[in-house]
This record gives sequence, structure tokens and C-alpha cells, in this order.
Amino acid sequence: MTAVTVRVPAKVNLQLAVGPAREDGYHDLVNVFHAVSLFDEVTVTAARPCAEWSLVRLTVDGQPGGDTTGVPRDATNLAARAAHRLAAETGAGTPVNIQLSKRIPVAGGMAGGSADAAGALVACNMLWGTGIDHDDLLALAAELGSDVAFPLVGGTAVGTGRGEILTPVSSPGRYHWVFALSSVGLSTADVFAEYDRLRPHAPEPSGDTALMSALASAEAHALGETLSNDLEPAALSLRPDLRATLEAGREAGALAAVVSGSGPTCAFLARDGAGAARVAAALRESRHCERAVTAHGDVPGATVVRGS
Ligand SMILES: C[C@](O)(CO)[C@H](O)COP(=O)(O)OP(=O)(O)OC[C@H]1O[C@@H](n2ccc(N)nc2=O)[C@H](O)[C@@H]1O
Ligand SMILES: Nc1ncnc2c1ncn2[C@@H]1O[C@H](COP(=O)(O)OP(=O)(O)OP(=O)(O)O)[C@@H](O)[C@H]1O
Repeated sequence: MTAVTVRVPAKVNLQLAVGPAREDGYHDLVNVFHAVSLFDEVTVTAARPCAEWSLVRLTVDGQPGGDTTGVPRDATNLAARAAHRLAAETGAGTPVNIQLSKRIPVAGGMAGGSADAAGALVACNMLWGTGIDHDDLLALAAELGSDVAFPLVGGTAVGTGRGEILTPVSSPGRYHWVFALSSVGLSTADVFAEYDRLRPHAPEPSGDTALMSALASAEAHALGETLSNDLEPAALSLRPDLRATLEAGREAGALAAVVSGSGPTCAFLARDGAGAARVAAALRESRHCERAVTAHGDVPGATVVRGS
């Protein structure tokens, strides 16, 4: 095998309950991840060794309308770090070119870098034939970042601990989403720090049974009533302009509007596909949104789409 392409989804958080800061600086979460049909593609190709790089050479291209200027092209890229980590763990690892074809917004609160890391783990694992299994990959993913394990699994899942301990949740419905993207990202660490400032005595996070019932009912309306994000006040404090974006989507008929993860992407749940198209069109026409895209969820996790 000389080339493998893996497709990896973005996420939106259906619930994000955040506890107090831990001794290690992280926060315990109850994080209900939901994979949506905005995908990056990660292609790993066997390469000739070269003087400038030993294991990974990285190239990045954006899909039309996407902005990839904030994506590191060096070894700090999370996909490159994933390949290095897998090589160190398994003793495998011949030189590879990793090509990231990005459609997930950068620094948008939709776990784009994490998705690329998950894709690189799956693709390198296959190309190198390391023989390690899915559970081992999940453990490596959790070391790389709190959001990296989820795109390996996809679907809908509850993340506890700092978000990396995953329990899949059955979600029989198909939900239609609109995402209002922002060209200026938010740093996840800054948003958690703002959360600590605004809420110094946060309680331990707990799951929402109404959300689980809504997912079981497969009704978009019920799901819309239960979406919640403890980081939203912090994201809005750092980016007050997002209030108008959320309001514009509600006025356009969205069932619910919420900041996605640490933001600044705003997520809108629509009644159906036609409703999502209407909300996206209204957002594009408003002054309060730079770009709006539609997607559905949930979708599977990292999937090999080509191998040769
Ligand atoms: C906001 C979410 O996207 C929700 O899914 C995630 O919790 C963030 O996950 P991530 O980007 O993979 O985050 P990491 O790379 O693990 O951590 C980045 C920074 O976010 C903060 N962080 C992250 C996760 C967590 N449970 N508590 C935290 O306080 C820490 O300051 C950390 O230094
Ligand atoms: N493969 C990658 N794609 C995008 N950004 C990356 C990547 N690797 C590292 N980064 C860095 O990580 C930062 C956060 O990017 P990312 O797109 O993952 O944010 P995010 O979606 O807000 O993350 P999360 O939702 O997991 O908190 C970027 O500003 C960039 O400097």
C-alpha cells in the first residue's frame, strides 16, 4: 500500500457542561459530541526520505471558500504530531507526505485539527501496517488532545473526563444544521480561561436526561429545546458580535441557536433540509455572518475512502 485517504468529520456539541478547573489546568466535562457532514480529507502517501524532514512532510489545501492561513505547515500541526506519536509508539514509520484537504473551519470550535489528527492516525496506521487496533488508536488519540478520540468514533457520543472518555449514544434521527463561520478564530484555551473568570465556582458537570430523551425521540424540535453550551457566555464575552449572529439565525426560523464548542462558529438546528437552506440564505444576506454552510448529522467517524 502506498497511499491512503481518510475522510474525517467535524463536530458540534449538543451539550457542553463544564466543571471547575482541575489541578492540571483542564476541566472535567460532560460533552455530547455529534459528528456532522463537514469533512476534511487526510491523504498519506509513501515518500522518499529527504534532508529537510525525516518522517512527515505536510501540505495543506483549502476547499473553495475555506481559509487555511492559520493552519501550521510544520511539525506542530496536529496531524504531523499524530503521525510522529504513532511511529514512536509502534516502532513503525517510513517517510510520508500528509496532504490535508480542509473544509472544517480553522479555530472554529468544530475540532478541525483534532479531525486531521484522527485521520492521520488511521491513514498512517494502515499505510505502515502497524497492527495496532482501534482501542490502541483511541488511547493515542486521547493523549494528543481532548477532542481527537471522537472523530475516530463519529456518530453521537458522550465524552467525560476532559472529553476523551467516550460512550456512544444511539441517535436514530437525522438533523439538519447551519453553521455560521467566522474568519477570525477563538483560542480554546482563552475561552476556558474566560469561563473560569466568569464562573469561578462552577459545579461538577452533569448529563442532561432531557437531551438523551430528545435524541431517542429523533425529533428535531425536542433536540432544539435541549441544546446547551456552558462555554457560550465565555465565547460571547470575547466575541460580543456573535450575539447578533445567533439572533439572526433565530429570526430566520432556526429551532435553536448555540455557539459550537469554544466558538466562534454558531450552530443552528433547522426543522429539515429546506429549513436549513432558508436559514443559511437569510444568514448570508444579513450583516451578521461572513459565511454560512449547511450540514447534517450524525455521520460516521474517520472512514477510509481510497487506498492503493
Ligand atoms: C471545547 C471543546 O472543543 C469541546 O469539544 C474541547 O473541550 C476542546 O478540546 P481540544 O481543542 O482537543 O483541547 P486540548 O487540545 O485538549 O486543550 C486545549 C486547551 O483547552 C483547555 N481545555 C481543554 C479541554 C478541557 N476538558 N478542559 C480545558 O481546560 C485547556 O486550557 C487546554 O490547554
Ligand atoms: N490540522 C490542523 N488544522 C487546523 N488547525 C491546526 C491543525 N493543527 C494545528 N492547528 C492549530 O490549532 C489551532 C486550533 O485549530 P482547530 O481548527 O483545531 O480549532 P478548533 O476547531 O477550535 O478546535 P476544538 O474545537 O477542538 O477546540 C489553530 O489555530 C492552529 O494553530
